[in-house]
Amino acid sequence: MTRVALIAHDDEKPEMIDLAQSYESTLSEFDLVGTGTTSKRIMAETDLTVERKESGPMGGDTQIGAEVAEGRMDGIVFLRDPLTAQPHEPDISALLRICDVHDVPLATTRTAAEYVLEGLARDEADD
Ligand SMILES: O=C(CO)COP(=O)(O)O
Repeated sequence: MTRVALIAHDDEKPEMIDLAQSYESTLSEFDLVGTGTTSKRIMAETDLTVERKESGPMGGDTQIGAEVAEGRMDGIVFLRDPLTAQPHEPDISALLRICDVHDVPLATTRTAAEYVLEGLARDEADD
């Protein structure tokens, strides 16, 4: 099953919820994982089930990065806040880097997220 991680910084959580609601039927075909608060919000505001990792500042990005390194992740939607410094910036950079290393598609904006989700859905349908 296609495994997808969903992550959003606080200012981007409304956009993530809107995305999850708009793409709920697509996302329901995926095995979903996410950072702590993002997962909790998505589960509260959709019927989706999301495996909850730690919150980002507590290591959630790192846990997801470990899955990328292990070859378990097919794609990531990471709606980052480009205007606010994050205390765990090194963890965020490490996640972006490990996705580059393993060629795992990672979308950081709404439009890119739609392309990635639609591409993953198409690949799953082809399999
Ligand atoms: O900080 C985050 C990603 O870097 C997101 O963490 P939360 O989903 O717990 O807010």
